[in-house]
Amino acid sequence: MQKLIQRIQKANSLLCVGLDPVGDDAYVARQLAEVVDQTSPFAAAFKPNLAFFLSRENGVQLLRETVQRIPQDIPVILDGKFGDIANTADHYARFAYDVIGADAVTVNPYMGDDAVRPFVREDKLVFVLAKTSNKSQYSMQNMALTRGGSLAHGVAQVACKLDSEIGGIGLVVGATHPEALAEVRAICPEQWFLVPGVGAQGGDLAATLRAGLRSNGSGLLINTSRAIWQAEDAGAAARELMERINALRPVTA
Ligand SMILES: O=c1ccn([C@@H]2O[C@H](COP(=O)(O)O)[C@@H](O)[C@H]2O)c(=O)[nH]1
Repeated sequence: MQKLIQRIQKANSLLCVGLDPVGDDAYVARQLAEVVDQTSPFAAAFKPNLAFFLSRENGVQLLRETVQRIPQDIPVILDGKFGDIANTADHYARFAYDVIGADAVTVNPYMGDDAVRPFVREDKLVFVLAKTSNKSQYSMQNMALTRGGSLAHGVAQVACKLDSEIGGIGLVVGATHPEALAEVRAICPEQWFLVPGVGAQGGDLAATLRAGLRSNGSGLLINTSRAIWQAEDAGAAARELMERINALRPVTA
């Protein structure tokens, strides 16, 4: 958390650069290095998506090398959407933190808090999927709870409670439904949200920031992956998005 806050202040950025590498091996190795180097000045964090690495031979090695290339002061969120019983989750946590060197992970909380707790370490951050950006999420996440509210609201409540108990918990909330983002922000006023869905998925940046920013102009990490990977100039694309975000948020001291 400290590393994230320091980086956000240093770079004056809420941009999370997603790394979802596609292409042949030679291209991917070259492009990963270029995207990391060119976007680093504008990145509050990087988010490699595990699936895009595991689908390649030597993908774990490529992921390690990519993480090692990222400047030390920029947090790395390994987007693995992990979710299993505690003793298995413990092995996923060791993989993410000790093998790969990630600072944070994404976790699917469907199996309950024992799927989340093994990822909590003093210097790590766990982003729990609460309201995802994909179209069909509503069939699960809009389900009404008997005590009122939706499943997404329930997950947000559990995540905030867990954060107040053990710390280090943030939430994943998509940019594709800002009204739902505002609802989750009302439930979790202080937590960090990782927000995918701006760029290729068409999320409305201004509406997202209005709905999700804390009053101090922070609390969101806005992720974009394909829009940077596919850009002719990744650095320029990252800078442009960072500046658009900053133009839409209150200036902080
Ligand atoms: O709700 C979610 C959770 C995770 N993702 C991931 O974020 C990126 C988005 O990529 P774009 O190219 O910017 O659309 C990708 O890795 C997803 O798996 C998400 O989109 N929504």
